[in-house]
Amino acid sequence: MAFSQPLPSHGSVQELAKALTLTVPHQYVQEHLEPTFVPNGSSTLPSIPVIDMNDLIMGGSNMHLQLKYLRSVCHEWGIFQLVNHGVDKSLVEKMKNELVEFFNAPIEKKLKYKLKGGEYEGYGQTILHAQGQKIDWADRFYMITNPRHRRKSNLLPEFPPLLRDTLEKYLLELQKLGMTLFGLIGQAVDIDKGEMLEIFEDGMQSVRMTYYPPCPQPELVVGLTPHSDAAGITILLQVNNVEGLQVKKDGIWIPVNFLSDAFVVNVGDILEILSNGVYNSIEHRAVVNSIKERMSLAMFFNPKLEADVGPSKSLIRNTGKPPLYKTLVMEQYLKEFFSRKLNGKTFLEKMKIKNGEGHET
Ligand SMILES: O=C(O)CCC(=O)C(=O)O
Ligand SMILES: [Fe+2]
Repeated sequence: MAFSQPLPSHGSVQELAKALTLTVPHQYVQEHLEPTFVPNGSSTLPSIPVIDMNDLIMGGSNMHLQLKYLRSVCHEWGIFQLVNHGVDKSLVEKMKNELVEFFNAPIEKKLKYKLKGGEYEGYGQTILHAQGQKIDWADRFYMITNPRHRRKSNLLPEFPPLLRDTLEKYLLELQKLGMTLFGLIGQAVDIDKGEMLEIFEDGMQSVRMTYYPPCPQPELVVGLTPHSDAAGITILLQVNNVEGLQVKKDGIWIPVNFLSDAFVVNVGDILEILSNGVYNSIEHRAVVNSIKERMSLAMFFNPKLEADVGPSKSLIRNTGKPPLYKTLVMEQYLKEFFSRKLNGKTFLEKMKIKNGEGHET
């Protein structure tokens, strides 16, 4: 059950930040923030891999090498910047502008979509699952966009027309891109194309739009708690050129510097499970700064709600390896994920088959 939020400012961090001068209220102060990696004379800042969609689509005689690279990136990093993704630049720009306008609108307009107790779709700050839980320095808007009949009638359908129209177009374009990526990602790990299609085509899709206000004490708060996404893949758009995303690689937190015109693609927990652990979901977080707000739009691509979330049947058959993760129906998987507080990769750990446990398939 989510606890109600005894906070001023309509439960909006954006409104709270406007009123603050020096110090952050204790509900937002994190107790155990891990430091960001700082390069020194003998070390440099590692940067996340770049994948060029043109190379993948026109792989030709090089295709096996391109797929091998994709596989190694999804295994070692679980995140990459995708360039030449083919999504119309003017549509992406429009999407960004509409989002900035949405978050800059007066609070009354956004409160139309306010999160209700016990629900996880709508506009608001961190959903609380425990007394004393810390609140992230951000406001979010999360909603399911596909299947269409699962859309909440008071959210996307009630958006201002320009935002709604742009978002609909953007969702369709990203859906195409998502399916192309799933095809390639499946192929690279020996999952039958038909199985990928069956699982993800017209699957459950959702978006999270986030607004991170500037913060007077940015080193005390976190914009988004460390987590891995409960998704197949996530396609992330940084909206206003302000950095803040960090990934945990080999135990250290490194910042992601978005390339202009690139999307950042994450491997989510469901793809880790589906690939039977060949791919690794990436733990990530967002930090904030004292000068400028940051905005992002994440789109999550998942299996159909009635599909099984478990190691791919064709992969198990093709490789002969035993399943390392349990299988759960997508709808149930989501319910369990959202009933918990975000906490690194702990939910994925629960899906692992431990020694002595039977294989649930
Ligand atoms: O704001 C970002 O860059 C990250 C967003 C994210 O990880 C999420 O919404 O799950
Ligand atoms: Fe995320």
